[in-house]
Formats: sequence, C-alpha cells, structure tokens
Amino acid sequence: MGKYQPKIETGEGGYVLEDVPHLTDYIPHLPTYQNPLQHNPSYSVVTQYFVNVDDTVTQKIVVHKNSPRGTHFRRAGPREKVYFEPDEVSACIVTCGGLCPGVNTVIREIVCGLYHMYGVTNVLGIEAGYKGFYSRNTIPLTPKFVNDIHKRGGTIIGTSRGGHDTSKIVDSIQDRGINQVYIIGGDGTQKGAACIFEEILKRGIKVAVAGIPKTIDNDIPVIDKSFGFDTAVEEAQRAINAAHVEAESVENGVGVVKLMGRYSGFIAMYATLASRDVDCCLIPESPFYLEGEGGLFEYIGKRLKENGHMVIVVAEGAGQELVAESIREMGKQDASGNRLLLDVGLWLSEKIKDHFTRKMVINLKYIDPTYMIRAIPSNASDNVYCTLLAHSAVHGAMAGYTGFTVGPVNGRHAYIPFYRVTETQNKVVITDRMWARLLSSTNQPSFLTSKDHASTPLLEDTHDVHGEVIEEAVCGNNSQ
Ligand SMILES: Nc1ncnc2c1ncn2[C@@H]1O[C@H](COP(=O)(O)OP(=O)(O)O)[C@@H](O)[C@H]1O
Ligand SMILES: O=P(O)(O)OC[C@H]1O[C@](O)(COP(=O)(O)O)[C@@H](O)[C@@H]1O
Ligand SMILES: [Mg+2]
Repeated sequence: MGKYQPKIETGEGGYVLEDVPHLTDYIPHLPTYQNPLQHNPSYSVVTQYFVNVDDTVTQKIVVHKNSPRGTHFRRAGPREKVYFEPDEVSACIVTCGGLCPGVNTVIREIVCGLYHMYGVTNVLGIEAGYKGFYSRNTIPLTPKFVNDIHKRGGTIIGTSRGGHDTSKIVDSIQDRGINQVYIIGGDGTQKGAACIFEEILKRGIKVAVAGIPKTIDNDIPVIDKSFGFDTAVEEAQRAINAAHVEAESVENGVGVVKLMGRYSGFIAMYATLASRDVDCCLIPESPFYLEGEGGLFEYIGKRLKENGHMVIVVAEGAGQELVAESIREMGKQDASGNRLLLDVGLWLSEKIKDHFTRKMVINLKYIDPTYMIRAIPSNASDNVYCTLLAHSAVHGAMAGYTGFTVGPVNGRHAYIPFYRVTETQNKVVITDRMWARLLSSTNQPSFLTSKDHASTPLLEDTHDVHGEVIEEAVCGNNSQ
C-alpha cells in the first residue's frame, strides 16, 4: 500500500469535495450491514434520519453571485449501511495533549453512543495518551463505568505529551484486535492520528481511525470552534472579575490576568470582549511594545489618570520575544516538541511595577488562573457539543470512514481529512473585524505602525481562517 493520496472530487460551478478515506479504498468487497438505528425506537421516528451519501457541507458560507462554490466536506451522521457488525467491533479511546473541559463528556458519549445506537459492548480506554498503547494496561469502558464522568474535569483515562511511536502503536492495535480507534486531542494529536492511519493503510487492516479535535486554545483550523472553548471563556470571567474588583478598590489599581493561548489568543480575545471590564488585551498574534509613544506604559499611565484603575488580560503566548530578550532564555520544548513558554504575566507585572514606582504609587495584582480554567468540567453548551462530536465520530467509523477529524463547519458536522486540520493553525487575524471590535471596546493602542498595517494581509471575518503554515507532520518515532 502506498502513501495516502487526498481524495478530491470536482463538480459544476467550481464545486470541490475534499473527501475522507474509506475502508473500501484499500479493502475492496467489504460486506455491509443494515444500520441497527432503523429499528431503534428513539431514532426511527426521525424523518430522513440517515444522511444521504452525497450530502456535503460547504466551507465557504459567504458567496457572491458568480464566485466558485469552493471546498466542501462530507457531511457527518448515520448512514443506512454500516461496515461493522456490533459483535465484531472492538473500539478504543485515547486522549492526548493538554487538558480541556469536556474530554470526559466526549469519552462518555463515544462509549454510550456505540452501546445505545449500535449495540457495541467492547470499548477500551488506552491509559495515559499515545505511549499507553505500548506501555500501559487498558481500561474496559462501559456505559455504567462512564455514567458520571462528564461531571468531572480532566480525562479519566489520563493523557500525556510525547511518546508517539507509530509502529509500536499500530502493533498494539493489531495485537489487541482493535478495529475502531477514537483519538481525542489537539493539533499534535491529529498529526499523530494521521501517522497511525497511514501505517494502518500500509498494513491494509480493517481499522477505522477517527479524530476528535480537542484544544482549549481554539487553534484547530476549518472547524467553527473547539469544545471546551466556551467553558474556558466563561470561567475566565471569574478571574477577570476578581482582577477588576481588586483594581477598582485601591488607588491606581492594576489587575493583570494571564489566560491560556500558546500561539492563538482566542480565549483572551473572547474573554475580553465578554467582560467589558478589560482595558487592554495582549495576544501572541499582535506584537506590542512597552516604552515610548504608543507603547503599553504610556497607555497604562493614561488609563490610570482617566479612570484610577485598569485590567490587563494577557495570553500566555503573547510577547514571548520581549520576555526572552529580558531573560535571555528561549527555545526549550516539551515532550511533544511544543515551545515551552516563558511566564509573560509575571514578567509583565514586574516590568509595570518597575516602570511606575519611579513615577507614582500603583497597586498591581497578578492572577494566573490558567490551570484552574483548564481543569473544570464543561458547561452545558459544551456538553451538548461534545455529545454531537462523539456521535458524529461513531457514525463515521461505523459507516467505514477513516482518517478523518470530525467537527462543525458553518454549524454542520462534517468529516474532514486529517491533512486539512494539521497543515495550518487557527489564529486571531488582527486585521479582522473581531479584533477591531476588541480594540474599539478596550480603547487600547493597536501597537501597529503604518508599516505593519501595509504588510498584514486583510482576511475575511471568519474564525476558520488559515494562519501561518506550521511544520509538516513527520510520521515515525516522536517518543521524546
Ligand atoms: N508531528 C507529530 N507526529 C506524530 N505525533 C505527534 C506529532 N506532534 C505531536 N504528536 C503527538 O501527539 C500527542 C499530543 O501532542 P501535543 O502537541 O502535546 O498536544 P495536542 O495534541 O493537544 O496539541 C503527543 O503524544 C505527541 O507525541
Ligand atoms: O499542559 P502543559 O504541558 O503545561 O502545557 C500548557 C499548554 O497546554 C494548553 O493548555 C493546550 O495546548 P494543547 O491543546 O496543544 O495541548 C496550552 O494553552 C498551553 O500552552
Ligand atoms: Mg497543540
């Protein structure tokens, strides 16, 4: 078997379907079975419950009269015919990377979805992320076992960074007789899932690989929004409120709140927009400077003079170059190869204090709620979202699709090929309307010179914009 070639179909009016692989692409003549859902009392009442095989979801929602129809993805959902009998299915679930509210809900709903919709009873949890495939025991997951887990933060099966050894993982999948692999994780995890899929294809075995995108940073492209993001923005309000109360209760109070966001400042941007108490939001995508005209210190001085207090929200990946210049240390990586960040919140707080002690008395309080936010269970709306993601993944694997990530594209769940979610990162576009709304709500300086304005591309007002190209996935041993 060769390397996977993307399945692209074209149609009239510039229609393009970026399809996902199917088991029959490399194992012809697989038997099909009637979907058991047609006799399920809960679902059989739905008119047109099954998704038409030709249904696709458009990526471009704003179109002009003569513009090409553009990219489409296969619509997610149950198919009339499935490629697995319930007794034949041996599924496993693995969670990788950082925590995110809602992971347990996704685990719960995969287990319960497989059981209640398809009668599948054999589901294993792989302990401690990718490396657990070859170094740990498995946990049998039943609807009873997972019944309450959505009320807890974290992941009941554990997670890790690093340890992706493709052939050892696929050996373990084969040895255990697993034929459906559900992989919950962020950009790194989806690259790892693509490698597992490629290896499975090479070996020509009947194993469906389904990715469920997890990232509190909302940095996965194409999909509308990642699960847990809403919960994180909501929880961040508590920290911002606390910072505001502290700041407004004292003379020249400054509240600094650090929020997560390694390369993408979505949590900071949305938390700021939601709160209205924030005077300045700093994100990785928008470089800033401290000293001089138009700099942060000048703005802080102005706000304190006008208002007597102020709140600054800083995403953890903001200003990393500035911090590195000060402490001459950068370039360290975690076990997955992600850049290890320097603490911009602490650094910024010290810099502000140093600058103003020479000029006036200020009272600065620094709040770092990052891990507290990440560790909570998902809110109601994320719980429903997690359920839909899990069900879409289950329907896709049962229908024989593989090598896909599931997620909403313009509100409709779709199966997206792995390469589309790993080739770029979703980032805040600072020439976009949302960032403009933020600037107008905080009144902060843009920190952009006229030269920066000219060199920043103008993109449309959309969240699934393609940010900068990140490194290509290289399969093999990533077990640092
Ligand atoms: N390029 C890659 N190829 C294969 N596996 C990868 C790659 N990048 C990351 N991984 C694996 O994916 C897992 C999670 O990655 P990480 O970056 O820590 O978190 P996240 O998936 O949340 O972004 C780790 O076990 C890591 O080894
Ligand atoms: O869990 P760690 O190793 O402390 O890493 C913290 C990082 O994890 C995140 O919460 C999520 O990152 P991933 O989605 O890539 O796992 C980032 O916001 C943060 O930079
Ligand atoms: Mg990541």
